[in-house]
Amino acid sequence: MTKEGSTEEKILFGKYRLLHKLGTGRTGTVWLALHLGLEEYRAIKCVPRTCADYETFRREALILKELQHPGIPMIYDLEEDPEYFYLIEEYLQGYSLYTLIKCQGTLKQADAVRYGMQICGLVEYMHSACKQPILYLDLQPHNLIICNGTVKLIDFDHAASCLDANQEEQRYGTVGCAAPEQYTSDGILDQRTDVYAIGAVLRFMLTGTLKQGVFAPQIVTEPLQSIIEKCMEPNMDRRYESAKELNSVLRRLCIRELTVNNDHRAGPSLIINLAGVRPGAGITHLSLGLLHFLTIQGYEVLYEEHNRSQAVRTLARQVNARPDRRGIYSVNGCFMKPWYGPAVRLEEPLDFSVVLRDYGTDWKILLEESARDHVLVTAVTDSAWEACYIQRAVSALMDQQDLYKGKKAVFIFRHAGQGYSGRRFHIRDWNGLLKQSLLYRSPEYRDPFSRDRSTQLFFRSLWDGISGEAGTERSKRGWLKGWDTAKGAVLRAAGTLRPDAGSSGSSEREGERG
Ligand SMILES: Nc1ncnc2c1ncn2[C@@H]1O[C@H](COP(=O)(O)OP(=O)(O)OP(=O)(O)O)[C@@H](O)[C@H]1O
Repeated sequence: MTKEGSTEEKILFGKYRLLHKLGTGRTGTVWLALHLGLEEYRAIKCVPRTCADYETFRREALILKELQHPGIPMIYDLEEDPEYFYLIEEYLQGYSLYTLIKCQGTLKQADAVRYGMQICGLVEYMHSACKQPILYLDLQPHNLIICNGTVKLIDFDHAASCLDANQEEQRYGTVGCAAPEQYTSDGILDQRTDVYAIGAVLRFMLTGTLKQGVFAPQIVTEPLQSIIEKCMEPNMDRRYESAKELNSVLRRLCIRELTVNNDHRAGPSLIINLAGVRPGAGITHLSLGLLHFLTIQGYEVLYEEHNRSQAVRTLARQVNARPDRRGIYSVNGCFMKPWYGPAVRLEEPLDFSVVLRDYGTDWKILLEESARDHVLVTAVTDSAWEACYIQRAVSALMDQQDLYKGKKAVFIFRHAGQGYSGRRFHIRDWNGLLKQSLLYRSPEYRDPFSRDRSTQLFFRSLWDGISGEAGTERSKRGWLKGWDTAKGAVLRAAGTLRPDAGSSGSSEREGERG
């Protein structure tokens, strides 16, 4: 093993080049290593033989072997030499939740709840993946890694099946996160022990400390405060029964917070109406991408086909999916309702918080039906010669000023910055529209169900804009990035140099407000 601070190159087992130290824990040091043959990164945990016996060390590897989840690192191998044991696992590129909060400050309630739901999902998986629930028992901010906005879990050296955990003589945990029953040798440990720690992590995201104390009401609303207090009840019978139950409670809170309508009708909190400026502009592809993104973020979201493309049935056929009694298909874990036509009467699904309505290119119907709803998204074509389609879409919106007023409109451009140069056309009152719109540039993605980084970043930024979090630093950066490229292209295309189309100066100012 490389000695502390040594810069000497070290190759382990003839195939892993140690690059740098990722971190040091109570038992060992974790290195970033390059697998020389595969040219892939690995995280290698090196535990001195003096700190653990082989069986204890192997237990972490065996638990990781059982757990196969995108939020949990894959285990590749176990090795040993005279001084150390080595655990070779998937490298998770990101920052620990601890570092994130210490460097960037505490999170807004909506972000903390979203991460909280992801953490519940991970813990819920551990509790249900094997015959016996696997208890994690050391959930704390250092053990949660944020990779592109997704939470991942590391360090399974205290994880154990419920049976084994209760038989252990010694108990571990992190002060501030460990439940009271972990401090005694005879207290019963079960799923609720991890629920306690989720409460502590939620508190940490909002306050930046693991110390218990009174929440400032301007930071945390009363319902979330009660949820955290219930997680951290000293008497485990008063806590949530499981991470699953806690997850649903957080989801319900999230829906309530998302509600932008003040009329309390049953049904979704947010309806997003989508239309493309021409057939083939990619609105269905975009809608399915947004559906998938929101689904993996833990939202209860439904895609409704309000056009005759038959896209849902085509997708469903590919995976042999069958509709439920409400006519809804589940494809890749995403819920979709195909177009049934006006004659078919099906039970209204009321359990979705977000509904994405894909109107194809039917602007007339969209504007008629969407009078009460708030977000209009349009996919915009990418070639300069098709600019007339954009004009038509914009005119349709501007003609419906009354309906459109107060709603959020989002325009998404594909390839913006490449296709428009040199062409000019006139869009009536383009600047008026811009005042109420968000503009995004979409990356190219072939598969709407892909999890690749740029696609996920794009949908995160889009969702932040739609759900009203466009003021946060992170989404502002994402939005401006898209805007910078789209802005020039759109304004060039809209012929902003013409006096009757508004000055580029005023449009620039709109852009800067982002
Ligand atoms: N798979 C991984 N990918 C990226 N970084 C990792 C990975 N595993 C561990 N790390 C980094 O190494 C640090 C120490 O790892 P880990 O917590 O597993 O060690 P430990 O000795 O078991 O710690 P503990 O004292 O919490 O038991 C982590 O805080 C993290 O920064």
